[in-house]
Amino acid sequence: MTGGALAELHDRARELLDPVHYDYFAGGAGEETALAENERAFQRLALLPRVLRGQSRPATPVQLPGARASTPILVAPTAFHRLAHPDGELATARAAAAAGTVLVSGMAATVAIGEVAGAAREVDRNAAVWFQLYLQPDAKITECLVRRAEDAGCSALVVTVDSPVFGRHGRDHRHGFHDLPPGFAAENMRDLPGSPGVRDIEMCQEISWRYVEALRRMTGLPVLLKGILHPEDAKIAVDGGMAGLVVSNHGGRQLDVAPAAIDALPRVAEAVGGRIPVLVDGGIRRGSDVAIALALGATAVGVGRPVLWGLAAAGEAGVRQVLETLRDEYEHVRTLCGGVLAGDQVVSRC
Ligand SMILES: Cc1cc2nc3c(=O)[nH]c(=O)nc-3n(C[C@H](O)[C@H](O)[C@H](O)COP(=O)(O)O)c2cc1C
Ligand SMILES: CCCCC(=O)C(=O)O
Repeated sequence: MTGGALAELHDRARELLDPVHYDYFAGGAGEETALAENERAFQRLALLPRVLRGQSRPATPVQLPGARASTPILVAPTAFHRLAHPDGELATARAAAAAGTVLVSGMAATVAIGEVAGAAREVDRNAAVWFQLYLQPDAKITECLVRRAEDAGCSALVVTVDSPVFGRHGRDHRHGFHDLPPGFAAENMRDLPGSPGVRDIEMCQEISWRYVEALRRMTGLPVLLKGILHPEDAKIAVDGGMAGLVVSNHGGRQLDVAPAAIDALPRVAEAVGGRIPVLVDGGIRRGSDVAIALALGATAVGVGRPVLWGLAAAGEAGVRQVLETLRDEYEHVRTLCGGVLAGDQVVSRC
């Protein structure tokens, strides 16, 4: 993480975390080009403020599938929060609910989705939690996970589609970090049909639009696709009835030669043409990044690693600090821009 008001939290997290776990959270695929580009791309962009508009518009809630968020800054799904803090996803859920935003809870969470959503609702009974899903080759397993998310009261499913195989993470490879340490498990994968104990999450190259269609028939929940970069895929998704998209290169953890997410956003937003919400994640580190993303057509953004740093540094309070800092900075930038954020305000610095 570079610069910004959250840098201290990152440094604190780095001091506290087991270096192997720090590298799992911080690292990316291949030469970590996409990882670095996600942040660098924001540095190449600037915003032209509009002036003399005489408006002091308070931030309005953001309407999303199955959720009304008080801020356009969501918690992106990341795995294994208990490696960052003993309270794990429970702390993240409480902080997201307190911030009035959506937690996208990972299928690879170290706390089961029912407990995660319950923790969010203890803070705010209307808190929205979405469930991130890797479609499994065995439809019975996918269906069971969907029912768990429905029973937990999740209001949308976010299907990650950028992972036909696991990304190759050099840092994990060098550390020999391939499994969770004893005492930790991907709790959503426990006691699934035909698998006593905890089943592995499978990435599968055969997953296709047919599987997405089958999922839509399986559930009444809105389905968003995460990991869209190509505008043609965005069009197929809209035509296929998806409720939203997340433009993302998985935080630089999958295809290393992928562009920065923010650079892919404008073409996807154009292809979608406002028909469904388009979210973006990757490299959001300051409020101005949020503002640029919204100006380029995003409805909202997701934040991955900064949330993990907040969690590792100070548990629930640390995650709250991350979300509140980003929100405060974003609202300040938006005000300085005259209360509007549109594509014609975004210019290149070089
Ligand atoms: C440690 C870690 C674990 C992640 N786990 C998942 C996951 O289980 N499912 C998923 O869809 N995305 C996962 N992601 C990707 C995030 O949802 C998101 O796309 C990315 O972190 C955004 O970039 P940022 O970290 O720069 O904010 C993970 C990212 C990190 C850093
Ligand atoms: C099965 C765990 C997947 C976690 C993930 O998506 C990541 O580390 O990027």
